[in-house]
Amino acid sequence: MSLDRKEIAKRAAAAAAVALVEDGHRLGLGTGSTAKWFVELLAERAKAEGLDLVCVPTSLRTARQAQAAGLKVVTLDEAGWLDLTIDGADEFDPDLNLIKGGGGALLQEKIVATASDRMVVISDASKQVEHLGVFPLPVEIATFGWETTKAIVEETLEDMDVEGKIATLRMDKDEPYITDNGNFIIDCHLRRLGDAEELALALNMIPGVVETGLFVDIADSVIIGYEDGTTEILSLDDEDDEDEAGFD
Ligand SMILES: O=C[C@H](O)[C@H](O)[C@H](O)COP(=O)(O)O
Repeated sequence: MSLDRKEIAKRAAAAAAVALVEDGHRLGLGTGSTAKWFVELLAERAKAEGLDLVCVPTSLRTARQAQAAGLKVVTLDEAGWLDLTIDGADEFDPDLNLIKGGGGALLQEKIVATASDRMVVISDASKQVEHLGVFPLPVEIATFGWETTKAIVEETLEDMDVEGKIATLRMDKDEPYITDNGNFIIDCHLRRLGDAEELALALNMIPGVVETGLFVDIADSVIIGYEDGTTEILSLDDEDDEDEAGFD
């Protein structure tokens, strides 16, 4: 198999995350192209070592992949509480705050990550930023009255210390994109979003807003994969830890 450089980086991060999994773990499985590598490599290891794992997917896509790969899939309510969630991100900052939802799975991702003892993000280096906000912030909203909700989101952004205030309805070809939860997504084009917690709280106060893609104080670590197959772990409580282990 010949991979392009970004896929090598994503795969390296995913492989390092698979090494964190222990027999008996209850795991949250993220969504997206990086999380897809994690599910694939996790299934290989679980099969090879006969690991007893219970997995809670964060989207229909991930559920289908995990089931097809032979992993035991249950709902979050069946699992109750999780040991570890591994997921990708669209951006992460030095405080390990995240923007997520580029793939539309932010609501289930946030619920699952919050119901976990530990959330580890896997990412290539391009997602690392000094200030969140270059990636458009996804906000999941109810379909009922969505134009009104979008207008209130824009008004709220006007009142906040952010740059750029345009919200656009996410489309899937000619139709609005519908999430796994039956909602719409608006993408807020901000450039710089100021205080992440303050913005998340303000947006969550709007009645039609279901959830935002801002993950504040949720991630414990980020594993960055590089294009040479090495990885680096960033944690808030540890010194940075360089890992030279590549993969074949
Ligand atoms: O809704 C999608 C998720 O938040 C993804 O984790 C995020 O978009 C990153 O995806 P990818 O690994 O494909 O860049």
